Amino acid sequence: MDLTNLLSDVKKILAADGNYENLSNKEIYTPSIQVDRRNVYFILHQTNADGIVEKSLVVYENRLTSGDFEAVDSLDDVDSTLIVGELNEHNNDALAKRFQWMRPTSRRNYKYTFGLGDRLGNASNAHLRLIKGRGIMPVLAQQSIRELVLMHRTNTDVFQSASWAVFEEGFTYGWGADGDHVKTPYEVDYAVKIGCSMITLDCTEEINNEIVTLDDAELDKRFNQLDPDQIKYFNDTYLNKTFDLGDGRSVKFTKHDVEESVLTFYGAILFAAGIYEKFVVPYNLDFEISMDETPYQTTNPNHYFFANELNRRGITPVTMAPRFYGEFQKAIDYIGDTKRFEREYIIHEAIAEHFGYKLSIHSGSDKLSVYEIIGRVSKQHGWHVKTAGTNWLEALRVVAHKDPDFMLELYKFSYENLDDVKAFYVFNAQTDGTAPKPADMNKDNVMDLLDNDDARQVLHTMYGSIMNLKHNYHYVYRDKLWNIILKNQALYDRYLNIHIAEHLDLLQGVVKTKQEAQEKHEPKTDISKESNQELQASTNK
Ligand SMILES: O=C(O)[C@@H](O)[C@H](O)[C@H](O)C(=O)CO
Repeated sequence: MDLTNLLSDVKKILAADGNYENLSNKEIYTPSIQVDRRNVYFILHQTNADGIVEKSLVVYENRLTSGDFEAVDSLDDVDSTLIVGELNEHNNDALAKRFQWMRPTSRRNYKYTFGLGDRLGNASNAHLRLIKGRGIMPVLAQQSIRELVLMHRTNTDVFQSASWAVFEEGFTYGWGADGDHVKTPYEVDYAVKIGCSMITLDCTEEINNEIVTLDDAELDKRFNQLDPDQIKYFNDTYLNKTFDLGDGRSVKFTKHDVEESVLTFYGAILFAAGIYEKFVVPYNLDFEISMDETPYQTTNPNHYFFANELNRRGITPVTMAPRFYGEFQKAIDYIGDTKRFEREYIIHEAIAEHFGYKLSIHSGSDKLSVYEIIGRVSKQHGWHVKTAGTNWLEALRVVAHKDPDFMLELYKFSYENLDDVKAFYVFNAQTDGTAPKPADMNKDNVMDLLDNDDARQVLHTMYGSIMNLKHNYHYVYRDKLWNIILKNQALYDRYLNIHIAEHLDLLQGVVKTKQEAQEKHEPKTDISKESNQELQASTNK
């Protein structure tokens, strides 16, 4: 790399006074340019012979401090040094000392926040270009322990890819890093120590899911085996009580509600209180509590009971994720009666407002049929919606366009090895037997795999098996898949944009129905044939 020319570019940036449109060196990624007094920082994009963009960090900084950075090459100039370095953890830490917004922050002061799990680690730039200016705080680093285990990734990988994207896009608005679906003190500690600003404490293992299956006689018998003072407290506090939530909304506790709520959730409440004391307070964490992955829905009394018992202990989470009525399954739209969903969601929202936190919508990808309800009902108080790894399916959409035979092979492998994930996920395609048969798929209908619900679920959950299958110590699919994605990053970015724009337009009330969102954003032509320039021009900035 010619550092003399690069030094000349730096001087032009210093003279440009923030207007970088006319820089002659088009390899400078202008959204990344930061100027601080006489110091200049930016990322260089260089496209190699394979059409893959290679990125370098460029720093021009006073020689007294430029030693913070790790250089691949450097050039001394008067009192400063020009450095070219890798986008690595060392240089990320050095930059973050200069730009605090490269480190995650709490969602507390943001009304609308959006979780954007990125399973491959190269989706955040597109997400940020879409979100910039929409008044939404993105939780860019959001990978569950399950995803880390299945994908063989670390929270550090996830955190670093998010932080570099924040710098590269010049996204100074604030972003989050979620230790997602952590279930033990070990997993919480892991998330905290790599710098996560929030944790999603998954209480599934602490919730007693057997209770909801008991008849009233057995439920009553179990409840009356509690300590006398516990029985007295719970009955005096909740039995036949109606709690006013304002605006004509309320929650009433029957005997069944009291006994079911206590026996199902009280252990989880004590567990959450323990994590709060040991980690949330000392590390000033943004606290989310989730119960969305239990097999049974969280009723309004269950939710109120959980929140009230936390409140009694002085605990107010930033968000809470009940398991709502209906099905929020991976990679497909909401399943259930949306009118009943709305009736119960209104009370869940009232409970959240009453206790001072926001609702969190888990497995929030693709639920286009209920986003208008969520956006409308939670508009005044705010929402947190968590997409769930569907960026992975948009990557496979690129694969299906660019190498149909490879996509057919990935689907056949996933279909035939679906048992790999039965310990990790519960979804219809495991049992309903209607997923397309690999033998019925071909180059002409391969794109259907990305639109058929069952095929989507098969592909969505088999990400780890696909990416880590080895034969004779070689990855069978990983390298080939990565090569396709990196060569077609602009197409991947475009599909990510389309996918998330549909979510946000419905949540923000820009459109009212799923059909309107799809009509507005779904391409009318096959965009996979467009040039990178055309794709970048149409990608929402
Ligand atoms: O597959 C996963 O584990 C994640 O997509 C997870 O479901 C997601 O991060 C989430 O919690 C939002 O629903």
